[in-house]
Amino acid sequence: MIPEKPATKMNKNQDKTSGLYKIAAKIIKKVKTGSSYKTQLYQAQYPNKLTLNAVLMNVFKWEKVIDVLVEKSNILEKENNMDRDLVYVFITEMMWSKFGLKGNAKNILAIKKYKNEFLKLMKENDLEKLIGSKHTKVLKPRFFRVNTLMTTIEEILEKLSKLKFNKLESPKSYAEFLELIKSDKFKAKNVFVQDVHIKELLVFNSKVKFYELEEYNNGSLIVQDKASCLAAYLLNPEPNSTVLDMCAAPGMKTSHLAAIMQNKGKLYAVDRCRNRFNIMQKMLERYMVQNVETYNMDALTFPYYDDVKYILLDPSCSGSGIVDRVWDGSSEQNQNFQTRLKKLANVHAQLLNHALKCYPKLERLVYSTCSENHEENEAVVDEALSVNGKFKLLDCTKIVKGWTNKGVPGFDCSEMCLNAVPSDDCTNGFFIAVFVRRDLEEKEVVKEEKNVEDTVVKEEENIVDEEENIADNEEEKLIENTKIINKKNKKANKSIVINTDCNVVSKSKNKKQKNIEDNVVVKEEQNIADNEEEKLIENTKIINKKNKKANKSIVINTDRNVESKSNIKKQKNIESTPKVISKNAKRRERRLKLEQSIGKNNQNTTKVKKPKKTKKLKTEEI
Ligand SMILES: C[S@@+](CC[C@H](N)C(=O)[O-])C[C@H]1O[C@@H](n2cnc3c(N)ncnc32)[C@H](O)[C@@H]1O
Repeated sequence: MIPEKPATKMNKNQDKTSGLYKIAAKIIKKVKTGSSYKTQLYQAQYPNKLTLNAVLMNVFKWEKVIDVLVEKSNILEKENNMDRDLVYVFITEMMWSKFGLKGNAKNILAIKKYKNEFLKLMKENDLEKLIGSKHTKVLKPRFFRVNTLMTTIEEILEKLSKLKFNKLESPKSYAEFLELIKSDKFKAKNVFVQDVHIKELLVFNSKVKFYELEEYNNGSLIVQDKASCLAAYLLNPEPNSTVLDMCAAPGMKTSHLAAIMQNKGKLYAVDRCRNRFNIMQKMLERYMVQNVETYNMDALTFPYYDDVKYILLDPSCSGSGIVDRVWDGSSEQNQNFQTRLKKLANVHAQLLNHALKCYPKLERLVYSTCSENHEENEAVVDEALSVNGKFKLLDCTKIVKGWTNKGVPGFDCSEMCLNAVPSDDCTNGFFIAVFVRRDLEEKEVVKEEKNVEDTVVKEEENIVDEEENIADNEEEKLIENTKIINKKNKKANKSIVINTDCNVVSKSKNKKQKNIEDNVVVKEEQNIADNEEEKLIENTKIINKKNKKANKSIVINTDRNVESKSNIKKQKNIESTPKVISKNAKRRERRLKLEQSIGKNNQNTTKVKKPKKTKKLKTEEI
């Protein structure tokens, strides 16, 4: 082992680097004791969040390998007084970062002495095979949902054809569809295929440069994971019916529901988180959803029961099914994670029971999560069924023809539920159960049959006719957009902060916020890990493109997350109207509270005017 030559002087950069390592180690420690990764990342006193995230992601990726290296080399005992988490960061940087472990501090030099030994251990023990998470090998195509409220499938197909996209022949069955999207044929540039179940869903490989598509930028094509689309697809509300989306923000599934309803009937979209609610309003407007009434309140106190026939319940969950999600540091065996799961499952059960009990005309309810944990899924469904005898489950996999992944075995509901498994279904991990009122059995069977028929007709059509949300994974897009907004806001001297519970929190500029803003806004340094580099380039391209096009700045205020200066007039359309709870509704609300002893509503109850059809907001305004 040849120790590297110590530098004689510490320069500014080295100080900065070791600062980065220390901050990364501090975050790892906090996350291990239950803090949220995202919160820690965005609160960290390190300006370049991308670099910090890349360093941490790398530690997470190699964690299992480092466990072995640390144990076999006995490094912690030999180098006493060295912090374990810092050692993990050092080892990751030294072994796997593009730029190596920088600096000449005593502890850094001590770690550098182990490089050869680690390389040897890696080779001897074939440690590379330990890397990655359960989702490492997942192929994730890009699903674009054609927003049929703004365009038609035919128009989009024609446009794609003009852009030299090559539509592959649609397979006859789901098995063949999966085979196709996993095949080499699907890896070619600019190929896509129409989904075998959801006709408005187009599937591209992950290389597609979606931000170059005008239709993506104007809201006609919406990035939405297939699993997420299945929720609205399975609820399948009729046009002119009354539908309640209980946990609606940021509104991906709401907009899909509106499309299925052809903008006819009534669609209540409720969410208790103010900031997500604000985003949803803008999103729904952008997607030209016109039959929606949005309410910023707790769904447990939503007062309009009478006509609701369909309910979508898609509550905040652990998100364990999301491929590529930011690591929350909670391994599934971890005590904190288990406690969190229990809490989430209780909230889910409360919402589900409320929905099944309190809506007299409810006929069909879809319960969905992007979790892979049975505690939040099958267990909640079993419990709800046991206390709501008027409802039973529909067999999801009969409706989504050819789908093989059902609920995890061991629960009464297992056979009737749908699980989306990333490695099999090429989607995020997702869970869906469809409840129907028992006395509607006959009607539902007819409806189910019609669905199956539709699929068969579509398959036939596909043979003759040659013809893909940000987060659930539209949240991804939201975060991307937030980064863009953050950057733009830097210019406009305003801030927007990402946090865990509500994803996006906006505040007008003050000193503290300015600090956070400086932290969030990302400098384009060269020292970023490969995966982040690509994202950054993508974002930069979008920003450049949009700046060129729009030539305007974004203003954020506390009440209304984002306003484009030149769009202030238009924004008046989204103004909030006064409280809409009537006396009766209030009485009903109080009664309900008493009856069910359900937590209090401390949220604003705001009914929002229906968006005007002609008004469109730009992507960066969301
Ligand atoms: C998984 S997200 C919903 C995603 C949304 N369905 C979509 O497709 O865009 C869960 C949402 O539920 C909201 N939420 C959680 N508990 C709620 C409650 N009791 N009442 C209303 N909203 C709630 C959260 O604020 C969050 O926005």
